[in-house]
Amino acid sequence: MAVYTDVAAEDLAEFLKSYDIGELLSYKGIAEGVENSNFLLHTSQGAFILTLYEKRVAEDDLPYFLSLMAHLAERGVSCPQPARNRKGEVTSRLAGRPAAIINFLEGVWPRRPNVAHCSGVGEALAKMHVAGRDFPLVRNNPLSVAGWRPLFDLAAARADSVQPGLHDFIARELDHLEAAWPTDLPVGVIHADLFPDNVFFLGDRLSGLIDFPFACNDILAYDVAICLNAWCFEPDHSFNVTKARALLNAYGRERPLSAAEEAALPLLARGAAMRFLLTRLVDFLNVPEGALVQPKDPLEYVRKLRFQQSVAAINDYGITPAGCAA
Ligand SMILES: Nc1ncnc2c1ncn2[C@@H]1O[C@H](COP(=O)(O)OP(=O)(O)OP(=O)(O)O)[C@@H](O)[C@H]1O
Ligand SMILES: N[C@@H](CCO)C(=O)O
Repeated sequence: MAVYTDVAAEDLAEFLKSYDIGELLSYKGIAEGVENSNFLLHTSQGAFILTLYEKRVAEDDLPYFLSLMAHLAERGVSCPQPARNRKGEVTSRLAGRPAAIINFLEGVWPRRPNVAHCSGVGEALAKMHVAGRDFPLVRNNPLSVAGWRPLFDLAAARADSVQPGLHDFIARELDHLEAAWPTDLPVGVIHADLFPDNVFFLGDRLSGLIDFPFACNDILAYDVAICLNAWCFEPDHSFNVTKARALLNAYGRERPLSAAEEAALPLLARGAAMRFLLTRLVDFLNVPEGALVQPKDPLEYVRKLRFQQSVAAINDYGITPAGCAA
């Protein structure tokens, strides 16, 4: 997260009176992350996270992912739970923004994900997909293939200032993705942003998933592709096949990928790389003045996209196409 919108102590103390979570003892802005404004609160009843939802989150979508967190937790997927205010609502408004309070989840996210972490996230992702099967709400993904060109339009004129040739590189890839994007793969509830900083571990044991504001209904294997990009590259930008194999095998033990999903995975991984390349590029070119935020590097995702363009088949991710079970 980050802090785009600040909150005065008196306003926060007053706001907390509408909840039954104790009196405010202290609070601080969380600099990590890039999407929303987040604060760590300590009250007389414990630790909580206050989120003020910013640009990419529509207020109407808040019930979707706040209900989703409750739905998943009921089915054994560990994730934070929203606090209800005295009116029984999980969302309200603070400092002119939609706001929610969730409980603090123990654990730390892995700064250098290892093979065990990749296995853990593969298993958790599949369990989330299975647990989401009977989730009744629907939210289309605004950042799927139809949303990429509008994002590119926001950055196109200045793309080459970030890297010469970037404009044409993205334009060509977008043409390909729009023409080839699959429409017949299994869909369901996806997290859509399950990066290492959204997965907490205690040692090598996964303790929970956070950060659901991008959750939506989309191609399930696209979520797997997002994770391949986010978890299986090394700091020197090389792709780690051992990590990919661990992630895919662990996923497949809970929810085996079909042959069609496996065949589509390299294309989905190109799309996943494009999605994060574009949001990072737009953010990089438009840092709000005075915001406490460290924009993420768009070029990291150019490199990942180039790698995914070179992938011929799922064998390049370390598994055989017969299915994902080890
Ligand atoms: N429920 C929670 N329990 C403990 N810490 C949390 C919780 N939610 C958020 N945090 C802390 O806040 C940081 C940022 O949160 P989060 O990833 O949800 O923000 P964001 O702005 O939506 O970020 P991004 O989308 O860039 O990952 C986390 O890395 C973690 O340190
Ligand atoms: N996880 C995203 C930021 C939040 O959308 C990224 O690393 O670009």
